[in-house]
Amino acid sequence: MLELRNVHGGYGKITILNGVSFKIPKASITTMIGPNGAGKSTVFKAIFGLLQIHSGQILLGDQEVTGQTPRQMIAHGVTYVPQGRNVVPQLSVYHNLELGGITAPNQAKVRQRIEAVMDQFPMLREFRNRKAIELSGGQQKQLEVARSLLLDPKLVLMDEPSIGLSPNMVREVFQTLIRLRDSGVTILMVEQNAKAALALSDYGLVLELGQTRMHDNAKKLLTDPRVGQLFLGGHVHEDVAVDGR
Ligand SMILES: Nc1ncnc2c1ncn2[C@@H]1O[C@H](COP(=O)(O)OP(=O)(O)OP(=O)(O)O)[C@@H](O)[C@H]1O
Repeated sequence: MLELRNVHGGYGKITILNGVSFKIPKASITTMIGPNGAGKSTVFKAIFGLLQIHSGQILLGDQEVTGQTPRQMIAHGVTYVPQGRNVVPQLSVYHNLELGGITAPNQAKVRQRIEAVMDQFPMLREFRNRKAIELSGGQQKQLEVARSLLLDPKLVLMDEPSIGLSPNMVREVFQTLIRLRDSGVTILMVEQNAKAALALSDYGLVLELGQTRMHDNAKKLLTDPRVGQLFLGGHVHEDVAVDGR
């Protein structure tokens, strides 16, 4: 579904990604972990067309999409849910959902998708006329996730979906991701809540100093002592490039 081949890139003259390579299959959840500043969010920006790629390739299926614009990526079925709160606080839940489909040529279809998405998230139907700011943090995150589904994406890039949420809300957001994966969507996420995220993921990626250092089954990474070492501030010295399911 998504492949990065030795991607190098950065902001202006600053290089942040120094060789990122991985391949993730359709209908899977992959969690990307690594120390602060490793370049995890930058990987998302590279995929979504928000970063200058110096070399390497990004492929969606068989199609090369390196350097395409966010609009083109959306047209390919990719959505990006950035870190933080990204709902429009004074607009209603319904209006926020409509914004997710604003680029679609067929607005009648968008309205149908809103109904379908509200079926998936009954809370949103219940609060459809409330201002987004009146929702709890977890509900706002669910609204964002729901909005990202308006264009029926194939690949969702999700940066820290659980940040600032209570444990119950984290569970709800994670359940949502599992449901999405089970409906055929491919998810790549970054999570500080690494253990819980790896536990629900199919694959895990470790990024360090802008390079992929490990890529393996999520369960294997969870029990790998080097991953523990990394979270304690150590460094991974060996590359592991096993890709299985
Ligand atoms: N717009 C920008 N311009 C210049 N440098 C940037 C920009 N955004 C991020 N960086 C730098 O890129 C590096 C990687 O940042 P990035 O946000 O990708 O890391 P991260 O692994 O997601 O970190 P965290 O876990 O702290 O969110 C950092 O050194 C950061 O300062």
